[in-house]
Amino acid sequence: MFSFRLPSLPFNLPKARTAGFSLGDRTRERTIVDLANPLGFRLGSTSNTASSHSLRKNEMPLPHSVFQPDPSSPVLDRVKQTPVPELNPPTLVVTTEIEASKQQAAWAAVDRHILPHHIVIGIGSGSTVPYVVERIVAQGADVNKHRVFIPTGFQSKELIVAANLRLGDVDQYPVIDVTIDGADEVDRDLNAIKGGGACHLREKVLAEAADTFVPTNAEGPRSRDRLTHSFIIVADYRKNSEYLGTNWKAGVPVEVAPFAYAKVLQNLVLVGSQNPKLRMGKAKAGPVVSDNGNFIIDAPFSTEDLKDPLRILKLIKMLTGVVEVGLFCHMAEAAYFGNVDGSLTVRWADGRVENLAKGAKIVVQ
Ligand SMILES: O=C[C@H](O)[C@H](O)[C@H](O)COP(=O)(O)O
Repeated sequence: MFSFRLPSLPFNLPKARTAGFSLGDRTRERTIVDLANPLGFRLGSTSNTASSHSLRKNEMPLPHSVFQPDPSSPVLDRVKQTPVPELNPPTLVVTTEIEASKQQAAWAAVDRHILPHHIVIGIGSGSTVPYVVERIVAQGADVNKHRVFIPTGFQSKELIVAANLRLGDVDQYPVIDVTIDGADEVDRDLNAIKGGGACHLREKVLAEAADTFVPTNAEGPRSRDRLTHSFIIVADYRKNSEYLGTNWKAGVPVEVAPFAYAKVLQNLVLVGSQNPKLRMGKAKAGPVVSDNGNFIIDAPFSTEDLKDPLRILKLIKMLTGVVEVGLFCHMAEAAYFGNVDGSLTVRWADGRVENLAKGAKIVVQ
């Protein structure tokens, strides 16, 4: 077990309706805005500048509009003068060998793949990812203040915010330098099953967005430098399999439009799934609902079928009502697996397998 404590907010929040964060440096301030109170915030529209006016009580903002602080507002001055203490970075206590192996994998992947010239970083989901964030924070505020971090879901968003890193979204940054993410199982060709935590739609978008330039000289990226795909998987040794479906028996996670789930269940059987099931909530009556408002089906396939995961991916993806499939085929550049003895196994997309002894120096490739 490890403990990860979110720092408590230094505010008495009941009256606050929304909080605006100015993120990204050590002098950041938090602005608390009570929308029930006319604070002199103006409604700004990106498409219609004529719509700028004071926001009155109960007045709804126009679609596609953004709030812009009125610099002349005395209230804004007052809240700006309230300094906000730094949030503490996550403190992780590793108490089991499995957690230690996750930490090893995450730290090595960060050391190798998140380099000073990388600015836009994708942060995945799952139990190994807190160690990724932990290691990124350890790179220091100086390098991180220039970066923006893109989450794959609620969990990673919380991690980014708690670590005092700048949050962005993939619609702002559709090209990401490096994405590091967990996995449920990875095969010898680096195909992965993902979505055990129902995050695979966003995870796949971030994996696909992850392209980076490899500098050919010490000065940093130039246009002639090599563009490489930089989606990196981190996990413990239990996820490292010859074929998918060896250890992960829950099936392929499939995100579906809620109204279509019953039809998709039927059609999954037609394409070879054995007893697909709608994923039900724990401590919740009803199905799991993803961060995108969709349902999740877990669709088991035989190990034989999963020897060709791309074929299964294509079959499932063609079913009407399917939003995304938790099979990531030929997307990862490398997968880092922490082993129980403290060593690391690194599998690369080109077929190389590296075995690094416990304590071995991690060298940037
Ligand atoms: O939807 C969740 C993600 O795909 C996770 O990366 C995956 O389930 C692995 O999670 P964990 O490390 O908690 O086993």
